[in-house]
Amino acid sequence: MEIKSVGVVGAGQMGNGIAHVMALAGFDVMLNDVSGDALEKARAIIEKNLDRQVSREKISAEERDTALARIRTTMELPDLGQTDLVIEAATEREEVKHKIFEGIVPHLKENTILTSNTSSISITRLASRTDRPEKFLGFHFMNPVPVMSLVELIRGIATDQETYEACLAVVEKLGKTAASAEDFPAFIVNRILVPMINEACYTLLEGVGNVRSIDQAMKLGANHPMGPLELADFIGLDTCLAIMNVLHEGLGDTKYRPCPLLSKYVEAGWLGRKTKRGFYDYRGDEPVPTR
Ligand SMILES: CC(=O)CC(=O)SCCNC(=O)CCNC(=O)[C@H](O)C(C)(C)COP(=O)(O)OP(=O)(O)OC[C@H]1O[C@@H](n2cnc3c(N)ncnc32)[C@H](O)[C@@H]1OP(=O)(O)O
Ligand SMILES: NC(=O)C1=CN([C@@H]2O[C@H](COP(=O)(O)OP(=O)(O)OC[C@H]3O[C@@H](n4cnc5c(N)ncnc54)[C@H](OP(=O)(O)O)[C@@H]3O)[C@@H](O)[C@H]2O)C=CC1
Repeated sequence: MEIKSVGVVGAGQMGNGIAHVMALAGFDVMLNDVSGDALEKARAIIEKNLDRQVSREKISAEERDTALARIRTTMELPDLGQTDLVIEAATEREEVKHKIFEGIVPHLKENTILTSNTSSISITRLASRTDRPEKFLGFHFMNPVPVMSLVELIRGIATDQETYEACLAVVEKLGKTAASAEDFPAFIVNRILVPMINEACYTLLEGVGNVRSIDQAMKLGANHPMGPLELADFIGLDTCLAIMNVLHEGLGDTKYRPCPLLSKYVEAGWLGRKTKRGFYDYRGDEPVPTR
């Protein structure tokens, strides 16, 4: 089955990035969110990121305009029903995702493939609550989507080969590389990456280092492009905490217990860059550490 159109649910940082790369690769995109404000913001961010690609001569002005024209936005979930592939990229909360799938299933074409960009939640469990577990896959992009070349593809227990291959062809059309992961909590990248971020939070909590020294140590000492706390702010502290909870509950090992300091930041609504405050305060000209 050839995929020509894509529905994206959730217009946050991942949803706007997914819409961006899909449109640039020639897919017609229908982008959905519960908030009209989020949709407007997403379009502005996509435009800015495409402009940046034009100014760096990665794409032409004509390619930018064509891509923008391919993206339509809607607050009505049923409007995504006629697309060939749906990618759910809403908040990392299982009930939210189940509700979205329940809402969209009655409106889907028979052979539409349903996928989730979840960072950690069981694909098998999400699929089991839809009418098409065999046509359901984990389609996990990395942030920032226009820059990162990996997509994890996660088969649920019932996912069929045709669905996997159709999605693999989409990843190739995007010019990205797919890594196949088994359906266990947080898959490959986040199983390794997010416990490291959680450990950086404990390192901060225990006073082994402060925000700046921890980030600098990992950037200069391990050649990471971003320090772990800077990266946590970039991902979103709510998302990091949600991933740790899925690992802790799903694997039942105390080594995955979320750091209380991470929970405290989330409880404060200090979610990182998206709320302008997390381990750094982004409200001024330069990010300032909050500890
Ligand atoms: C949580 C999950 O489920 C899974 C995840 O995604 S985990 C997170 C995975 N991501 C990472 O680990 C990212 C780590 N950080 C990095 O790789 C780098 O810091 C970075 C690529 C984000 C920025 O790199 P940098 O060298 O500091 O910045 P900069 O030189 O300005 O940008 C590099 C390129 O990225 C682009 N870019 C940077 N941020 C961008 C954004 N938010 N959106 C789009 N493009 C962006 C720039 O335009 C530039 O493009 P060109 O090379 O084409 O000119
Ligand atoms: N951040 C990251 O680095 C990565 C995240 N992911 C995964 O991608 C998904 C999205 O994350 P991210 O973009 O960072 O999160 P954001 O918080 O930036 O965006 C989530 C968006 O989904 C919207 N939303 C919430 N409920 C619904 C709904 N019922 N229908 C439609 N839209 C809804 C939110 O709206 P509102 O704000 O109004 O609630 C918000 O605009 C998560 O599953 C996350 O785990 C995957 C890879 C990397």
